[in-house]
Amino acid sequence: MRIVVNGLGEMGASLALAIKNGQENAEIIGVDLNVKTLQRAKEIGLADEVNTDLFAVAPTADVIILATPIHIIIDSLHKLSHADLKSTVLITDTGSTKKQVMDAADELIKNGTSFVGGHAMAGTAKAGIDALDAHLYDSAPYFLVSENQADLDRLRNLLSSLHLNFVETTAKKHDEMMAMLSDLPHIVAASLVNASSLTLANHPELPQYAAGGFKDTTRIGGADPQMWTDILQTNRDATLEAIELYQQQIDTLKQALINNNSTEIFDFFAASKQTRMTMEEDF
Ligand SMILES: NC(=O)C1=CN([C@@H]2O[C@H](COP(=O)(O)OP(=O)(O)OC[C@H]3O[C@@H](n4cnc5c(N)ncnc54)[C@H](O)[C@@H]3O)[C@@H](O)[C@H]2O)C=CC1
Ligand SMILES: O=C(O)C(=O)Cc1ccc(O)cc1
Repeated sequence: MRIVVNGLGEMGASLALAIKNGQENAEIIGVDLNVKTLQRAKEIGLADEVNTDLFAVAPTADVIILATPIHIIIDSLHKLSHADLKSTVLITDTGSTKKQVMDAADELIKNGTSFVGGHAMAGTAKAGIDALDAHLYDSAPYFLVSENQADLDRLRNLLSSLHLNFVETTAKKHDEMMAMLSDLPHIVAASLVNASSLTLANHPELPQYAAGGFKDTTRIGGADPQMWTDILQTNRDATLEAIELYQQQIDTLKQALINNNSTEIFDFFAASKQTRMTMEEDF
């Protein structure tokens, strides 16, 4: 089975390796713009073949996995709808947002090509092939978006050795949940880091004294700026709603503090404590 993976960064390379380890007949054709990445993929035996041009290898593919930044996934989907592909090819992606990706796949799907949107809730703040981890996807929630049950089953089957926790959903539901679960936390972490810069300038020793609170809350403040620009711009409406909800919380606490109202300050944290405790059962 010829599996073309476009984008051998953290998500694409890790997925390719996990599939290769789990499927004897998987032949990985690695595609990336970065020639050094392709050299590395050959060196470590991840890719059986490499190419810098997706459209040179797409016609021979049984499976195509699009694992580049989202705006490139969208562009590739438009171009693939005019490419000469095997009629049985299965195309999927790893993009963090799904509505714009599914819209871009519309023409391809209408032409009869199998496309299933995919997204794993796995990953780190690292990027590139050096962040490769064969176990990155182990037991992760994995969203699948398609209206075609046979296509969904084909992707589940391809990824069966990864022991993923599959969740079939719609692009809209997915993106609404991601705005709160992934986009807003990255905005909050980056805001906290940015807000600390003046204090950091006045007290350069500040980070030495950080306890868990600052470290835990800012961990994802080191995420890839280009990737997060891409994610937020392809999930604008839901992310703006999430920011609005967050701003309301900040305003509530700010007003309670201006009023020096102990009950309101207490209630703010008590509500959070209660909700966080119920969430912990599902973490
Ligand atoms: N890093 C994370 O935590 C997660 C990322 N994702 C999604 O997965 C996708 C990939 O993310 P990462 O692997 O983290 O990014 P990455 O930056 O580690 O890898 C992206 C790779 O795509 C290559 N690339 C860029 N433009 C290209 C083009 N035009 N043609 C071919 N290759 C190209 C880059 O050279 C790089 O090797 C993104 O769409 C992201 O939203 C999904 C879940 C988690
Ligand atoms: O490191 C974390 O906590 C993350 O949130 C990683 C992550 C980043 C992007 C995704 O689309 C999914 C997961």
